[in-house]
Amino acid sequence: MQNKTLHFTKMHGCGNDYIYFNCFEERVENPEELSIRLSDRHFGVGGDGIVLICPSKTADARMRMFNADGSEGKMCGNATRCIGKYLYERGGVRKDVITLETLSGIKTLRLTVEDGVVSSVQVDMGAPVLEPALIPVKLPGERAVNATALLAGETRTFSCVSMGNPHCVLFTTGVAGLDLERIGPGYENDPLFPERVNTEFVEVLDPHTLRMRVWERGSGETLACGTGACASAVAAVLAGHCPLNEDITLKLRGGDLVIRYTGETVLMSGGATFVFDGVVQV
Ligand SMILES: N[C@@H](CCC[C@H](N)C(=O)O)C(=O)O
Repeated sequence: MQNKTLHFTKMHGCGNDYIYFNCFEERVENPEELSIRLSDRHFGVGGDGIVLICPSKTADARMRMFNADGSEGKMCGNATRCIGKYLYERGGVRKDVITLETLSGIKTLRLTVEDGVVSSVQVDMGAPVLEPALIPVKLPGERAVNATALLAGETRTFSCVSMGNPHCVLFTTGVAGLDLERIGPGYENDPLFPERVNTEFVEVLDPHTLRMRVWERGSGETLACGTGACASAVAAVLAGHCPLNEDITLKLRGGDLVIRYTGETVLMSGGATFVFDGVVQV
């Protein structure tokens, strides 16, 4: 402990909760260690990780996000929407189109504002990356869509998509009953994925509705994952389960997201919520 205090804001997007620091005003040192300590739901603030909202030379702000195990994620869909709300309502960025620099490029956020309150945010998440070497996944070919390989101890069929971070999508039934605490680590740490992986278990309810649960790299099961919802929608379109360029509702444990894969880019729409503000000693 350095005997210094930091102000934070807890926010969530569909129950995917992070501890946000306004780095226009606060200086956060050693975010990896801080994320491990504060994410702890018994001895810390409690959350899926921490997010830093930083100044940017090329956009309205820059995001850095850290998982609960201290690893840095290159992209976080739910955090982008929360940052849009934070910047508009508290950061003095009174624009309904906001740009956000991330480790996977600049994202454009379109805000729906009612009486000064941001009710939803649509994020242009960019094009999905399907080339195995770039995801990265150790599989041959130009794409790993409906690939069959040994994964988590069994031969399985799955699709791999990067939305700036790596995802492995499996279509299955009975998603609500899966024991992710038991099976999740086997996917996350499978040697097919040199940088580990986020894994989505997806049930097709109808051509416009998917139920999804996620085991996140570095944080375990979370109630929602924005990039995971995008990766699942892309995989569903490519597998012929859902139509191209139409809204698909992703039913997550913490709420719904609406995803549209246009064929070029992926649009993600959903809410963002303030939970509480606090001060921590570091
Ligand atoms: N919950 C996030 C993704 C967070 C990062 C991920 N665990 C990774 O390490 O890639 C989202 O909403 O996208």
